[in-house]
Amino acid sequence: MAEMNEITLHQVFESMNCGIIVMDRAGRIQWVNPQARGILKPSGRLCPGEAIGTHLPLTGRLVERCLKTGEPQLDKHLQGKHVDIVVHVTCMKASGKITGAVCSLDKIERFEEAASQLDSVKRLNRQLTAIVDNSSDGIWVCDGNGTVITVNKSSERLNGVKAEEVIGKHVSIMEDKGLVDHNVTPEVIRTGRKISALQYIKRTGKYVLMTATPVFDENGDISMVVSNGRDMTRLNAINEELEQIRMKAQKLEDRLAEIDMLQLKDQDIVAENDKMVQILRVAFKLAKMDASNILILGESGAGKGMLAKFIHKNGNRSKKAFIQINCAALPETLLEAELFGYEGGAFTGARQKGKAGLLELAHGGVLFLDEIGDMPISVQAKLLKYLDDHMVMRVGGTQARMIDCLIVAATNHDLEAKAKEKTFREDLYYRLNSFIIHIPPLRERPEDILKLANSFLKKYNAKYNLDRRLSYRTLEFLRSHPFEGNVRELQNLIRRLVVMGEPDASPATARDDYGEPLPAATAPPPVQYGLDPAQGLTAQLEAVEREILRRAFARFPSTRQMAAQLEVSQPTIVRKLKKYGLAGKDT
Ligand SMILES: Nc1ncnc2c1ncn2[C@@H]1O[C@H](COP(=O)(O)OP(=O)(O)OP(=O)(O)O)[C@@H](O)[C@H]1O
Repeated sequence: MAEMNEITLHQVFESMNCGIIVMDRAGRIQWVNPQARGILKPSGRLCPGEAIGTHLPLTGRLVERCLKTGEPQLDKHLQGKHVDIVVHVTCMKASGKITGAVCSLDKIERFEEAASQLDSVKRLNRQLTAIVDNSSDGIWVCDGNGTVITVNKSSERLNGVKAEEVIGKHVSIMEDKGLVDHNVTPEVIRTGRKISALQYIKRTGKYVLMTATPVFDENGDISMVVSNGRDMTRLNAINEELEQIRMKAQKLEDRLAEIDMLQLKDQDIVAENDKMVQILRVAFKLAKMDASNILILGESGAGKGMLAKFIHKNGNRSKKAFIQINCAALPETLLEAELFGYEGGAFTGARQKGKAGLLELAHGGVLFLDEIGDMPISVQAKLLKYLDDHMVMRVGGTQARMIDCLIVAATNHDLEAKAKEKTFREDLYYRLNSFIIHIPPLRERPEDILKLANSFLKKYNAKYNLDRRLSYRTLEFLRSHPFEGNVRELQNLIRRLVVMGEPDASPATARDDYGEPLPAATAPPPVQYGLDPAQGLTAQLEAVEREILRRAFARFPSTRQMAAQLEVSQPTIVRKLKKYGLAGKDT
């Protein structure tokens, strides 16, 4: 205290950072500190000694007002010719009376500098507030003790709280109020680690993924915990929407497949049976995928070759070759030479120039290996090598060539059983069975029989330039008897019926074309004229006429032939067929 008493007012004023001028009751300068002299120097005023007892025009009016009213004049900007300052003028009082004034002043630049710093801080603050407030994620900021400092708008929405409810309170208030099932901030403060957890917000029923991150100060202490909350409810909804879109896309894909299938109807393949339709669908997809090593299984004549052609036709190799070889038809060495080709002089009887193998010829296209179950083991080994590296070396050759062809194989053997009993290479079997298609025999798909019969009828009528129809008897036979043969037998039967005409080519005489002879065709059922004595003559006559027409309709392939048989004109036949609902035949 004693030391303090020794400090004079002089010393205080002279050490101050701003200019100080003391005036008496009349506003005359009594004392000036060096800083005030420095600030006002450019104006040429306040030279040491000169100024005392004079008025300072620049501050004159402010000093006058202050002395008159006793009101302090603060933060006044005064601009002279040579100086630009900010001034505060306050009164000195003694016993309640104004005794003089003190004027503190500073250069405007110092204020401007501070103000501009303040401006940029304010701008930064505004930007940060805008970022935090406009973030779609919820943001909570707590201090190092867990006291809530900031809560943004999204967080208010997510948590169903108002910022003022929680700011200044400890973050545990959320748990205490039962608003959230658990809070990670205290744990972050305890462990100093970033923590993420799924939170259930009871008030809003939302699931929020919270990530709380510690912010450390220069001493390594946690100064803040910034928690980011993402609304998973929305993400879940988006996921569900995505799932629905996926399902829609799947439906569209299925629809496209349906359209593709409709296009298939234009192709020569018959598939009424559900399994067969499914098989075509799969084959179609495989073709579009350019899938190789497809194995088609099925009894002889079930349609394996036809399916292989279908795959070729519907794939992107359709413009390239489709080459077929029956592996059971050639002896071992010949088959090898056929498949892989040979160089000139490779063996006795070999062509001078050598020959390209079927694999080479099928480059870019499809090679169909029919009856692969009968392929000799040595050739199987070579085929396996090709499937592994796609390189083909001609017999007797020294240079392998890269060949790209899609392999489709078929067999009526149980290849798996053959692999087990070592009559077929197991490794080749596994290489070939990437995609297996099993075609059921025709007897297991009776829905296809009549459709196939009609399709073959059309084909052979066109081929032999005939106009045959299947008789009622044949149709009835095919409809009502199990057909033991496969598609090839049915095809042969229809060809025979078309070529030979009926009745000689009836199914009953077609036994050569079947594995087993066909049972005798059933006789057409006795005519039921539907005579009803209770009806009038016209109705009864019409019943008889309808039955005659129905039989003729089943028997003759064209209305012209019906007309000739029944000895009426063709238009009459057409008209009557329409009348009795039998229309549909050519006119
Ligand atoms: N679904 C079908 N639609 C139309 N024609 C078919 C159908 N299935 C088979 N065919 C025809 O039947 C005949 C026999 O079929 P394919 O030669 O494909 O049988 P496969 O199973 O390969 O016989 P194999 O084992 O004796 O070689 C062919 O003329 C084929 O075009």
